[in-house]
Amino acid sequence: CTIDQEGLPDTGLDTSSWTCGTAPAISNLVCANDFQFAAKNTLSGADYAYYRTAALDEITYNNNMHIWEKIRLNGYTFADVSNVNLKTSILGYQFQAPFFIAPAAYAGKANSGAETNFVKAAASEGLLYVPSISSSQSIETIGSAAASGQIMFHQEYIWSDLSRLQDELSRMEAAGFKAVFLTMDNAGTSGIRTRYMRYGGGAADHASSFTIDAINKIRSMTKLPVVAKGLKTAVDVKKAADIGFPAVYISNHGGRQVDLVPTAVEILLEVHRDYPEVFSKMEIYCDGGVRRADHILILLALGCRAVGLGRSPMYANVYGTSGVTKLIQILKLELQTEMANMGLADVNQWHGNTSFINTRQVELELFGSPLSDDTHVSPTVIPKPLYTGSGSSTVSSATSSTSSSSSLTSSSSNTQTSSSSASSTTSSVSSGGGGGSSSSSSSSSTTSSPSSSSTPTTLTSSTISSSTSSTSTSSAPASTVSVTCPTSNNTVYAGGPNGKQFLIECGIDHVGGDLKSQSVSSFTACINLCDSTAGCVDVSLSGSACYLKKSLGAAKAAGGIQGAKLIS
Ligand SMILES: Cc1cc2nc3c(=O)[nH]c(=O)nc-3n(C[C@H](O)[C@H](O)[C@H](O)COP(=O)(O)O)c2cc1C
Repeated sequence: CTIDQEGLPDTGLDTSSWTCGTAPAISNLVCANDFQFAAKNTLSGADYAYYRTAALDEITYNNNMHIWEKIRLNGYTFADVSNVNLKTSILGYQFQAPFFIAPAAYAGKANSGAETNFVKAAASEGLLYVPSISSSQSIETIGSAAASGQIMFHQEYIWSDLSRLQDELSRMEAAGFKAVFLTMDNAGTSGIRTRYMRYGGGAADHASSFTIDAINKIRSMTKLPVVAKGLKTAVDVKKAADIGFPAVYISNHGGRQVDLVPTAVEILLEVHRDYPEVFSKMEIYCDGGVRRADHILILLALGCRAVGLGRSPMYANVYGTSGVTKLIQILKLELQTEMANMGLADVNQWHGNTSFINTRQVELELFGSPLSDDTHVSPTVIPKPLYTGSGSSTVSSATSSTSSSSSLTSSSSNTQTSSSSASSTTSSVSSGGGGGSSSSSSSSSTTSSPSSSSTPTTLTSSTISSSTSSTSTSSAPASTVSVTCPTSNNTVYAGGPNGKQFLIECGIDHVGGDLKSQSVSSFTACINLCDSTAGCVDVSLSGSACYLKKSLGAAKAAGGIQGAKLIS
């Protein structure tokens, strides 16, 4: 075995005592990338190559791994992060974390427990698992391994043989899977994967017609909600929204299908630029190169509801269920730590909250100019869990007890079990700050029905959407919504008496144009005053002095000012 760095960050892992062909002690492994080294050390050259391979020169694979280096996180100091919440909903079902085990074929190459190991690890950690249709085990074997109440979705390909497709979709329903991820990034066959081709490679028999008619026909073949997986341009995301997919999954298949296609970050930025309205029409899942908590947070902030892990669980499966469980626990702990240190402790407030990330370098490379004058993607569009699902249970309550048994997660179980109160507190304090609105739904159903993903009341008041005029009219009462800087920066508030939409601009003063000023008790009260004052289009709050503006002067950076401008 040659354990070189493989282009991964050097984190000081010492492999000098490892024996080639033998799994090193799992205690050596402390981050997701460590599992890749361990898998390379343990698996045959062919099996490792199968998991690791990508299309052609693997440029997309490498971009997936390295795009993070171009992004900066904006952490804020003045925040209460004593309670961290990772729980969120995916397609209306509650899970303990905003990441999931993505479909990946042939788990049996790493471990005889194959996909069943993922089912068990996902159950104990409260995660979503989505097995591949090209699994080592059958749909029925995987389905029957589920814990009581465990929610799983299943992946499917668009086979050219429609009767095979129908048969598999029916079996997924019968085996209890709750949704289908329909992968549509590989017309005809799989990508050309040079690294694995040296060991043989394989053919697939995918359909070659992916027209909207063909896709709609497949959607009509199952009662389950179908999610379009493998979208890799903003245009396709928009099309998927237009034809009514409840969710889409932005993915370049880990770089395995086509080389030189963009990363999820780049595709999301294009969606922000061209079709921001889709974020409020459907859920978006993403993946590619996710190995750390900060990668997950970046994708959530860009509008993903949940983030998939492809290769990492496959590598961890060398150790069976315990390896996959440890990987999940590592990422949960990283998430809790990063979120607390960044000053935003509820994962539901990260959704679509671009005030915590600076993607300007990527925007400049991609578009030639930034998407907005400040460093944030603008306008911020806060995705919400629109899809309420039909299910009634959540992933097992076994979660907290299982996770608390490990030293890695003892803190996690603490924080999670207390998150219910944490989230509700947070939502009342700053529900304008991102999808925080959804925190109330996720926290309120620690162990019960998600179908109520029943969020909408609080969601609406903090959600921008050109398509959601209804949203603001059904806003929560103003008294339940409040905005603060910097948490709410770049989000939209519509909780005033008339439901007018204001873009929060922390640290921005639009000079001149004064209408009147008045002393107020809070930033929210200042915006509400503007909402109810004829002719007011902007506010600047300085201390308790709320300045209402009748015209929008030039934007000037002004520390200490809490600004908000009328956008509709
Ligand atoms: C070994 C392997 C097999 C995969 N098999 C499938 C599959 O059967 N269906 C599918 O939709 N995606 C498949 N994928 C893609 C993953 O679902 C996911 O999009 C990708 O791996 C994410 O990138 P990452 O590996 O960098 O996390 C596979 C990925 C790998 C690594």
